[in-house]
Amino acid sequence: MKTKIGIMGGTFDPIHLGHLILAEETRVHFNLDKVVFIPSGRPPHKNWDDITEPYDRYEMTLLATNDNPYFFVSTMEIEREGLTYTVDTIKRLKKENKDAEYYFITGADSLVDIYKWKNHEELLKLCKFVTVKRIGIPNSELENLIDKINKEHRDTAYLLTIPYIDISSTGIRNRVKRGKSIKYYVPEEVERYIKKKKLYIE
Ligand SMILES: Nc1ncnc2c1ncn2[C@@H]1O[C@H](COP(=O)(O)OP(=O)(O)OP(=O)(O)O)[C@@H](O)[C@H]1O
Ligand SMILES: O=C(O)c1ccc[n+]([C@@H]2O[C@H](COP(=O)([O-])O)[C@@H](O)[C@H]2O)c1
Repeated sequence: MKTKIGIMGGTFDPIHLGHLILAEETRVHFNLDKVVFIPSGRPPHKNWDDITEPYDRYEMTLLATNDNPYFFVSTMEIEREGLTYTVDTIKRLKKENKDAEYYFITGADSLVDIYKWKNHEELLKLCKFVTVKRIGIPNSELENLIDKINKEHRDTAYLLTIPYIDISSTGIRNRVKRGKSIKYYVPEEVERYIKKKKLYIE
């Protein structure tokens, strides 16, 4: 049987319970052998100046995933020169492990832009996409998109139903800025790290 590997890509600024629940639910549902969290280096679609240092995002991701034996964290993208594209990441992973099957895990807000991603046609052939609903993306838009992808690339996109978690990194950064508690939004170790490094205060 092929090894099945989940890839949880994200800015993780900071990582929060929404990411962790999404990754764990996907692992269990698809019986994945492991999930690799890949903090993005220089994402093409975000303003780099507004994003926390890669090392801090990586450290928080490590702290958050430490207690799950199926979760791993890769520095692959934060070590890469230039802009970081998912297609390059998946191609490299496939080179390292030719026989594995890759499941890229995303929220609907990421998947809706998939046709703007670098070499998306090639990417959609290289791995499967698992997505969940997120606020702001109408169900019909998401379902149509998944149908379209699956018409073009058979059995590539899956819509997973999980409890809806209205937590975002933006919301957490804003809460810290306003002096509000982020207890239970992020793992305790991540909360401590944010306090220690005085992140998101401005
Ligand atoms: N609460 C959530 N439920 C489901 N998916 C989520 C949730 N939060 C983030 N994701 C998904 O996880 C991936 C990585 O997200 P990212 O690191 O950008 O976090 P974010 O909370 O969306 O950040 P930001 O608010 O800064 O845009 C994306 O595919 C995103 O859609
Ligand atoms: O490869 C691309 O062109 C591309 C464009 C937008 C987003 N991505 C990836 O999608 C993942 C989620 O992005 P984000 O902004 O929600 O953190 C993350 O791994 C990004 O590198 C990738």
